[in-house]
Amino acid sequence: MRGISGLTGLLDSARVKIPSLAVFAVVLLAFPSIADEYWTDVGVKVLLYVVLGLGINVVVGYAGLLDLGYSAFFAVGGYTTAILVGNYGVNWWLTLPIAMLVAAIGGYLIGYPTLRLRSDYLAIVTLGFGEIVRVTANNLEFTGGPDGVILPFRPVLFGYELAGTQSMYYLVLVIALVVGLGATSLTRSKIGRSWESVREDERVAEAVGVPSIRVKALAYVVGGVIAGVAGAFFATYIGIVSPTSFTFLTSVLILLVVLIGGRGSLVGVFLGALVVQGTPEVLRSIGDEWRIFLFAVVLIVLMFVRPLGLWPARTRRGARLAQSAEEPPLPEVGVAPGEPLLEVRGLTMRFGGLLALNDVDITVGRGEVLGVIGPNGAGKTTVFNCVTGVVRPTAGKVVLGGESLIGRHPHQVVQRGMARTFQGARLFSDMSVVENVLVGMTARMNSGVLTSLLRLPAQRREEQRAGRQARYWLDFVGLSDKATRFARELSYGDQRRLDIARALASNPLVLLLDEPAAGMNPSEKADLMELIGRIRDRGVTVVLIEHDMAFVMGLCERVLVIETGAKLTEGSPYEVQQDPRVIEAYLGVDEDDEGDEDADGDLGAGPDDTTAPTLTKGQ
Ligand SMILES: Nc1ncnc2c1ncn2[C@@H]1O[C@H](COP(=O)(O)OP(=O)(O)OP(=O)(O)O)[C@@H](O)[C@H]1O
Repeated sequence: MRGISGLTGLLDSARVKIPSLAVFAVVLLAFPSIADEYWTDVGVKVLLYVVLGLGINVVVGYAGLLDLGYSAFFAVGGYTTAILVGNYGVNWWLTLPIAMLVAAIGGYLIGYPTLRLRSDYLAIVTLGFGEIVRVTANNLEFTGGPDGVILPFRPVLFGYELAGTQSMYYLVLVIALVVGLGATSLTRSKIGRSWESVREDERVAEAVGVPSIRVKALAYVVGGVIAGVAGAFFATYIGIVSPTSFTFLTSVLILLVVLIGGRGSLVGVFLGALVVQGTPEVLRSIGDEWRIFLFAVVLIVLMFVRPLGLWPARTRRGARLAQSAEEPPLPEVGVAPGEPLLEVRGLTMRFGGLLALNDVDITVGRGEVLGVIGPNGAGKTTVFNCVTGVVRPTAGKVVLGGESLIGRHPHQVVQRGMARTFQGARLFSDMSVVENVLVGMTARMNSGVLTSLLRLPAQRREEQRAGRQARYWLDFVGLSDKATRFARELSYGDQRRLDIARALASNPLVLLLDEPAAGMNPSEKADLMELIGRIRDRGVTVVLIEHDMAFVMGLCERVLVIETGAKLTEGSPYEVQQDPRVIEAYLGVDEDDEGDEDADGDLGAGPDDTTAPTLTKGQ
């Protein structure tokens, strides 16, 4: 099976890719001339499953939303066309956009209320939705009950009725091509990256600027539209739609297209459809008793030997590193250097009975580097979470550049100029380094669905600019040479740098770093200090939580100490280190005893106390 991976890599090179695509195209075009009526009919069904596979690939493959009721959208498209043509005599071509629209609305209706659910609950809800649609169609009069709706005539194109298997084959081939191109355009744009980021880690995606709920709803809508198209063609081809065509088994078969073919891969979708629709036909000669059993065996064997699918998404993904870099200018803000840029007043956060923050005030001047220190569990990360909208504080104000951030979603906070990193880099590990950075730019990109789908010049220009800026940030943190690697392949130090580059990619006014040096060795820490210095020199205001006092001393002009949810003190690093309350807070002893208690004197007693000086050293 290693052969297939080798083949995948080989086919990625243009020298092999173009001729193989040409051969593939010729086979597809010539198929009805080579095959008889029966196999052409199988070809039509394979192509319909390619279309359905492309749709569910968006929902499950890219956005990572497990959908066990996808046949519902297929049914909605089929029934819409059948009812309009069969019951009202509407022109078939007119029914196509209506079927797409109705399926899109279905996608939105199922999607929006359920998008806050975790994937296992989501699977149950979608399964229920699939059954509701089928049972409803089975019981309503205007859907024809169990008998379904008959389409009395076929679509007519240039005076030619598309009734035969051959003409339908070519029609569905064109649709599969158009849907495939559309899906490719979307998945290679900001939208596709957003889907993938949500699949990788929804909370982090939201926190780096991706409007996660909207992005997920969009996946359902796009998936719905594609299934609607497939449904409309299916209804026309078969000439009748009835509930038996849209069972749970249909949803499972469509899902298998992606699971067998490979998640997030277009070639995989084609191969998956070929296996799912083609294998039972190939096995027909052995008789019905064994056919389905053997089909199941084939599927199990395939899943066993190729758990990621026959043709999983390419190993070196999408965006290449741009040739040149472009430095983005710092966003405009009506705050002069040194003046308060971020103001936090009376910040209070209660988690049930726990008072995690109690009336905390913080002022950060523009261009400043502020250190936030405090013992474990003091509430430092909770400050970041409240300020960035990850949690809504119980009380208090957060104002950035004169604008209140309270009640804003994390992605809206990013849009307004505040970015953050996480304790322990939380990257999109199955995306490439450059794609991680590009996701960080989502909040500053304007292209919508239609411009991305049609790849309009404005969208292409924006993508190119984003690519150049991504290169700038990768150069900035020293990761350009690793741009096309998967994020998970990076060393720990590089992952932290990438986390910072992704945050910087939103071009923030304020950057919040949560324990950036944790787990780093001394030389990595020195490099990181130099990097944060350069970030400050660019004019970005930095607030960092850190346990390592040497690190804080070397970087911060001011240090704020939090203890048990309240501000203990603030001042220069030197003042703070001398403060007996700080020493007591950390060590639980008097200042005089401090040397006996902690030989290396790292204030934080954090996970990384390897390099810090004593409390009074280093001034
Ligand atoms: N979502 C939450 N639900 C309940 N309690 C929480 C939540 N987030 C934080 N806490 C609690 O709030 C307190 C402050 O936690 P926080 O993570 O802010 O501390 P910290 O100062 O960042 O600590 P560390 O240095 O260990 O990261 C802790 O007692 C923690 O258990």
